[in-house]
Amino acid sequence: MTLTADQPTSDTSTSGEAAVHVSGLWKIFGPKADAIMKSDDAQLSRKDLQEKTGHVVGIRDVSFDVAPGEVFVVMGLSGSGKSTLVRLLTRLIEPTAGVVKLYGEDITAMGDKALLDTRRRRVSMVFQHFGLLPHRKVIDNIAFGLEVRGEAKGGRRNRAQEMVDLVGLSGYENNFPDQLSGGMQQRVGLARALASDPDILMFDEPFSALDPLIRRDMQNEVIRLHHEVGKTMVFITHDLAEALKLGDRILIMRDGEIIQIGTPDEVVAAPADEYVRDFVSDVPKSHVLTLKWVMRAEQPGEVDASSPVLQAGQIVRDAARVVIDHHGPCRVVDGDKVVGVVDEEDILRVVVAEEGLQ
Ligand SMILES: Nc1ncnc2c1ncn2[C@@H]1O[C@H](COP(=O)(O)OP(=O)(O)OP(=O)(O)O)[C@@H](O)[C@H]1O
Repeated sequence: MTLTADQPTSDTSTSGEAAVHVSGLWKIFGPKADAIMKSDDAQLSRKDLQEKTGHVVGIRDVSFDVAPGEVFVVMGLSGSGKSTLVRLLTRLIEPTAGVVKLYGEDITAMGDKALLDTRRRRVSMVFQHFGLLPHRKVIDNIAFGLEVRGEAKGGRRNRAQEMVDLVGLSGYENNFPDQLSGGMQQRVGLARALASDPDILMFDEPFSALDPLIRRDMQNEVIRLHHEVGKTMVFITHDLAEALKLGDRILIMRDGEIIQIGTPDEVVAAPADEYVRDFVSDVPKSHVLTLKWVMRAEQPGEVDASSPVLQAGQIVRDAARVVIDHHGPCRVVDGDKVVGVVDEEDILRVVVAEEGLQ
C-alpha cells in the first residue's frame, strides 16, 4: 500500500508475535545438500558452488519477520529465489536449514499431519496459473477448499456466495472457468483463497500473465480486499511498480540472498546498493518519497503556530498542493513533534529531478 499521512510507516522490526518468522533459512538444491550445508562449501558464491558441486543455492541465510496484517512483498529478478522462498514458507519444499514459524507455530519442526493442519488453517495461496477446476462452476471452485475441509454443503455454499460478492463476481456463480476472462478467473482464485478464512494469503506472481489494465484492476482489488479483510499478505513479484504499490515493506532478493528490506520510500530514497539503485532509478520519486526524505532542519523564526502542519509520512505529491499554496515553509511533524520544515523549493527539487528522468 502506498503510504499516506494517516498511515504510519511500518516498522522494520515487529513487536509481539510475527505472522511469519523466518530465521537462518537455507535451501540448497541437490542430493548432498545437507553435507554441503555443514561444510565450508556453503560459503561459496552461488556460481562457484554450482561449478564445484553441481548444487544450486536457492535461498541463502534468509531472516525476516512479517507483522500481522502487513503486506510484505518479495521482489527480485528471475532466478533470485522468490518462488523457492514462498514455497519454503509453507514447507512445500523442505529447507536445508533454518526455522519458519507461522503465528508462532514452528512448521519446520512439525510432523506431516500437524503441517497439513497448519497449512489449511493458516495459509491460502494464489498462483499465476489459477489452478481452477475446469468442470466445476465458479461457486463450486470457490467452495472447493471448504469441501476438502469437510464443511457441510449449506455452510460452504453460503460462504462461497459471500466471497463471490466480495470479489465482484455476482452473477457469474454458475459460469465455468473457461467462460471467464483472465482477470475474472484470478478473482475466482482470490475468492477461493479467502473462502477458508486463512490468517495469511501468499501470492506467487499472481498477475504476471494478465494484460496491464487488468493487472492494475487486480492490484487495486488486492488493496481493497486488504482494507476490508485485513489479512497478512506475502506477495511475490518481479515488478517494482507492483511492489511499491502494494507493499508496506519490500524484501529485495538477488541470488537467493536478501539485499534490502524496507518501506517503499526507504527503498527508493536509500537503495542498499547498485542493484537496488538500478531497479528504482525510473521510479517517479514524488509518488513514493515521503516528506521525511525531503524536509530540512528548521531555521530560527521561519515557522510559527500559524504555519501549515504536514505529517512526515505523507507522500510528497500529496503534500505538494498545501506547500505550494502556502508560499512559505510548512511544519513537518511526527506525531506531535515538529521534526523539520518543507517549502516549495524542497518539493520542486524532487519533482524537477523526476522530470529529468523522462
Ligand atoms: N528443484 C530445483 N532444482 C534445482 N535448482 C532449482 C530448483 N528450483 C529452483 N532452482 C534454482 O534456484 C534458483 C532460484 O529459483 P526460483 O524459481 O526460486 O527463482 P525466482 O526468483 O522465483 O525466479 P522466477 O521469477 O523465474 O520464477 C534458480 O537458480 C533456480 O534455477
